[in-house]
Amino acid sequence: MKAIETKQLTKMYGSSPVVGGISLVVETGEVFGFLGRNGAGKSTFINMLTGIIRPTSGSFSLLGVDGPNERMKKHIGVMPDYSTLFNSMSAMQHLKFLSSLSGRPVSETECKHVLQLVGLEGVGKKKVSKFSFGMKKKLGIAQAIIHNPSLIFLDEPTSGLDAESALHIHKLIYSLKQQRKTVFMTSHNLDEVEKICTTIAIMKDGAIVKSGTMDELRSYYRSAITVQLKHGSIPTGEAQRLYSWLKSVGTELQKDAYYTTVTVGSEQKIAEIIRAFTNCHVNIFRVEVNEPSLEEMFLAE
Ligand SMILES: Nc1ncnc2c1ncn2[C@@H]1O[C@H](COP(=O)(O)OP(=O)(O)OP(=O)(O)O)[C@@H](O)[C@H]1O
Repeated sequence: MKAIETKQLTKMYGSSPVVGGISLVVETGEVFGFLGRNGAGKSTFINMLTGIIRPTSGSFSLLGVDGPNERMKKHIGVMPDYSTLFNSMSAMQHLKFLSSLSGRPVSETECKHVLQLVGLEGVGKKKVSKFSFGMKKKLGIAQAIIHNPSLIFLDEPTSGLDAESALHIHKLIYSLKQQRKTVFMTSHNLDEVEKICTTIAIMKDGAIVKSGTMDELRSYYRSAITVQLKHGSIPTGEAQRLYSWLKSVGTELQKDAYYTTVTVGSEQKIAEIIRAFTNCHVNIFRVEVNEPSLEEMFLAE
């Protein structure tokens, strides 16, 4: 089943589209990373799906049900803006209250379990007003999962968290995936996205400019593999022939006596390059291959 499907989903503020006709499918069980620079339109897109704002045009469905639909609330978890947490309540009271609003009230034991899952064990009785920023963030994640929803929206779940807490949340997201839940998350931390997301979309100026599984994106951008060889001296008679061949198979050739770097369009070329050096009786001491990281793919857009 499709967890999310949007068709030409659009939000206009005045005469300008902040989200300009996005059609997107997120399959069940994915950890979907929704990326984009500040102001790209990510929150606006999520806010339409979670019913916070109304689309100007277009349509969407969540878990196969056309939205917006109040009855879907109990199947969907949304991480709130931390400023909307109830400061006068304890973390436990907050979760119990919110779960009853979602239509799936939970017991104290379940609350304790979820607090432990997000790394807030032992502070259930503490008032939210006494929480640090990071603790509030974790409570927001707890709020999103407390009623055991099938589809969970997490807006920058780890920004502002220390490294250990962020790792804790990564493990939690991984376990949600193991339970076949769908996580739709935004993040500006591309290392994190590369590590935990199965599929990503890059949004720019209200439109999706690239989307696919991490493997699909890697192969799309694999047109820029950089190969660096550390090698012995090249016999004088061979150098010119070797370099002109390298120019014909790759780009951005850089050479000095013992290092040669070239950018190629496919993995097959790496073996061809090594063979060419060997055929010219050049010893190879090291081969370094660099594929573009998600950060480089992101910056290319
Ligand atoms: N209520 C509003 N009225 C007018 N313009 C708005 C409104 N809400 C958002 N915008 C504009 O829409 C654009 C997209 O904003 P949005 O918050 O969706 O971006 P974002 O990708 O989530 O950014 P960030 O990464 O900074 O959170 C921005 O230019 C913003 O100023």
